[in-house]
Amino acid sequence: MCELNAALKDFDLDPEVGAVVITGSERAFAAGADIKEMLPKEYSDVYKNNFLMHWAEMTNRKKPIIAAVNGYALGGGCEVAMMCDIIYAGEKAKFGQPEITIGTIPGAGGSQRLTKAIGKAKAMEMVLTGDPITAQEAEKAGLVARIYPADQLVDESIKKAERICQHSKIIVQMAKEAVNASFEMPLREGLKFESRFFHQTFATGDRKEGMGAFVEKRAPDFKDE
Ligand SMILES: CCCCCCC[C@H](O)CC(=O)SCCNC(=O)CCNC(=O)[C@H](O)C(C)(C)COP(=O)([O-])OP(=O)([O-])OC[C@H]1O[C@@H](n2cnc3c(N)ncnc32)[C@H](O)[C@@H]1OP(=O)([O-])[O-]
Repeated sequence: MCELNAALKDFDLDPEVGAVVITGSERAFAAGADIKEMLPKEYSDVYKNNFLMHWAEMTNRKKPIIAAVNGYALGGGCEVAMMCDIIYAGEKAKFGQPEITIGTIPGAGGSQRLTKAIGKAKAMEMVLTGDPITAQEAEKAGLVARIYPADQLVDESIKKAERICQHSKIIVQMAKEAVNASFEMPLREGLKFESRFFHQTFATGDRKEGMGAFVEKRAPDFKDE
């Protein structure tokens, strides 16, 4: 997670990068926190040292991050996928919060982001039983945006990322921040936040270029400013 966070930070600063796709292997996206590492730890260690809190660093990134999930996304693996902005799944992917089966509970958003993503009934069932759901169930519940054959998942996710990259980077970042604000704010505040961002797009050259290109029936040439 330290290496991933360092890479994501670099990509955020790299003007050549418009969006990021992260993936695992066909067998697993990630099986969660290392149970063998956690086994000997005491409360005082994990509390004093903010154990694993650095995982959430990736939610501070401005550029869109897509999770391409094949195989297992369990515990912290499911939570990392949910820290991303879009989840695409391979048809055999499995999403679960099995922490209850090892005597603990989700610690990186499994009880919070999951509930916001799929609602209380399904989130509660997953967190209390520890049983995973399939990619098809995850798509139906709204956790996953789209399902692809396992061997095409990464290529298709990159195509979606490239589609995002055709737009102005600065406007894409505003759009991401606006959607994410809906997770944090009551509706009235969220709408105010959105309208402020909408007005702010009028301070960019790319807004003028985008609308101008439409009117002149040509492709826009965004300058990311
Ligand atoms: C602010 C706080 C932030 C907190 C952040 C995170 C908190 C998070 O919510 C807590 C967790 O993630 S709790 C975790 C929640 N996650 C879970 O509970 C998932 C636990 N894992 C499983 O249920 C199964 O291993 C799978 C279904 C993934 C694969 O089944 P399969 O295909 O039959 O394969 P297999 O034979 O079973 O495994 C192969 C090898 O991998 C090993 N290994 C696997 N996962 C490991 C792990 N997490 N750890 C260590 N090792 C793990 C396994 O021991 C074995 O090693 P061996 O040396 O060869 O014996």
